[in-house]
Amino acid sequence: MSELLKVAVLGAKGRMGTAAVEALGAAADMELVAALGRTDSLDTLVDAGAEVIVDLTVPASTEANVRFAVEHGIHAVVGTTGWDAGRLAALTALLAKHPATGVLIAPNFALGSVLATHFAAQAAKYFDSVEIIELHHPRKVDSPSGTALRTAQLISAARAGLPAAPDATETALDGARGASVHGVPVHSVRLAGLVAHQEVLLGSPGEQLTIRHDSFNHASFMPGVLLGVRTVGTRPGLTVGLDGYLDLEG
Ligand SMILES: NC(=O)C1=CN([C@@H]2O[C@H](COP(=O)(O)OP(=O)(O)OC[C@H]3O[C@@H](n4cnc5c(N)ncnc54)[C@H](OP(=O)(O)O)[C@@H]3O)[C@@H](O)[C@H]2O)C=CC1
Ligand SMILES: O=C(O)C1=N[C@H](C(=O)O)C[C@H](O)C1
Repeated sequence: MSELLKVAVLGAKGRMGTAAVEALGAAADMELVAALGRTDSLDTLVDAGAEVIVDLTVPASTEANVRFAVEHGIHAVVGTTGWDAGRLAALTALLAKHPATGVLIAPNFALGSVLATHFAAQAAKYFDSVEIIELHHPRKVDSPSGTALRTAQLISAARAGLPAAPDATETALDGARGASVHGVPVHSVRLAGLVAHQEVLLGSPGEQLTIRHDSFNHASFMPGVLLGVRTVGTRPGLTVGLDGYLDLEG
């Protein structure tokens, strides 16, 4: 029998962590060797012989967690939000000193969401206007969502060199036009009963394309978590977006 992949979950008692502990524990090719909460020492990861961590914590702790993993030669699959350009640059520099170690920063593990973002970026250059509406449960601490930030970034790159979207607004209440993320308006809704949802609205005279994805529960994220854990050790360096592990052009 081949060796099981030793995996640890950080943020194990959270909404995502609870689902990940269950999914990883049920995977026949993996062994869950540690499930850490806020007060547990990261040294547990080394003691348990973890080969891959799955970070599902909070923006305030994820950078230190990943740094610890990389410095100990442990691969990291990261779902936690908060990875801005500065953090990614620092992580890239750290990984250059640990060239055998892989890190996946995945703004969204749901395969449908990854595809929706990819399709939106493909479509964006064919429309005059693009705006993003992301809708989440009201316990979410960050806004806009990591998925919306990533989607806006990819849309903006795809529209480089094109005219700005038409917008005659002269006066607006703060927030009425959303947040401008790389020039793309992003509107955040927090509503009881929701889980994780996003719409990208693309408009041109006489037509509209809406690309919408819905996660109805946390099971939606688990196939992506498992794919990340199985792949990260074969992809040294930094990968941003689960699309980096998919064959989307084929
Ligand atoms: N990439 C993706 O597909 C998805 C990403 N997310 C993101 O994942 C993150 C977690 O989301 P969610 O599960 O909903 O949040 P929760 O608040 O439910 O869970 C976060 C957990 O992390 C724990 N925690 C805080 N600090 C640490 C630490 N230093 N070490 C270990 N654990 C810690 C918290 O413990 P305590 O309760 O004691 O504070 C809590 O149990 C968010 O950034 C969210 O945006 C969410 C869903 C999907
Ligand atoms: O906090 C959440 O719930 C989610 N967070 C991620 C994000 O900010 O994009 C992924 C998903 O939207 C759920």
